[in-house]
Amino acid sequence: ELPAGWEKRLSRSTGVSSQMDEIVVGQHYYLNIYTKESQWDRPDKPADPSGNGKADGPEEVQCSHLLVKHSGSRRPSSWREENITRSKEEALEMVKSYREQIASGKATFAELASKYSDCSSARRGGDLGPFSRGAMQKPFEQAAFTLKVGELSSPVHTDSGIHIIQRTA
Ligand SMILES: N=C(N)NCCC[C@H](NC(=O)[C@@H]1CCC/C1=C\[C@H](COP(=O)(O)O)NC(=O)[C@@H](N)Cc1ccccc1)C(N)=O
Repeated sequence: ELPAGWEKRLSRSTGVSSQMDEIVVGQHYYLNIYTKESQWDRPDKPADPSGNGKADGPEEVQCSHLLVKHSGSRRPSSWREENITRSKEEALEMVKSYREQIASGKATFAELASKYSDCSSARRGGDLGPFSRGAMQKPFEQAAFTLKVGELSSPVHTDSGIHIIQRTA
C-alpha cells in the first residue's frame, strides 16, 4: 500500500516531468497528487501537500510567435490574406524556412513575424504579452512553458495553424 497522497503511474511518454533525469518509457513512477510532482523512487512517507513550487515551471511566460495558417486552420483568414488556401505541408516548409533564417541570424524574429505571421500579433513583432497556463491552446502552451527564455521552438501545430514560438520572458 502506498503512503497517503501518492499515486503509482506508468510513464507512457518520454520526458515525464522536469524532476526526472533519465527518460524511460514503461517505467512506474510516483505522483504527488497535491503538487503533481513526480519521482521514480517509491515513497515511504505521506505526500507533502505544500509543493516547493518549482515543479511545474514558471507561473507565467511571455512569448512571441510567428503563425503560418493553412487550408485546415480553424480560421483560414488573416490580416495578410483574406482566404488562406496553402496546404499544411506548404505552411510547414515556410515555417521551417523562417525558423532557419532566425536561428542563423539572417533575420530577426520580429522582422519575420511582422511581415509573415497570420496572427494579429504580427503588428507587435509577434509579441503575445505575458500569459499563464490555460490561456493558449494546449500544444502552444506546452511548448511555451517548456522553452527557456530566449529559446526558439520547433514548429508547433495548433488548430490555428503552425507556429514558431520564442520565449522572451
Ligand atoms: N493573450 C490571450 N490570452 N489572447 C487569447 C489567445 C487565445 C488562444 N490563442 C491561441 O492559442 C493561439 C496561440 C497564440 C495566438 C493564437 C491564436 C490566434 C490566431 O489564430 P486564430 O484564432 O485566428 O485561429 N491569435 C490570437 O488568439 C490573438 N488574440 C493573440 C494576440 C494578438 C495580439 C495581442 C495579444 C494576443 C486560444 N486559446 O485560442
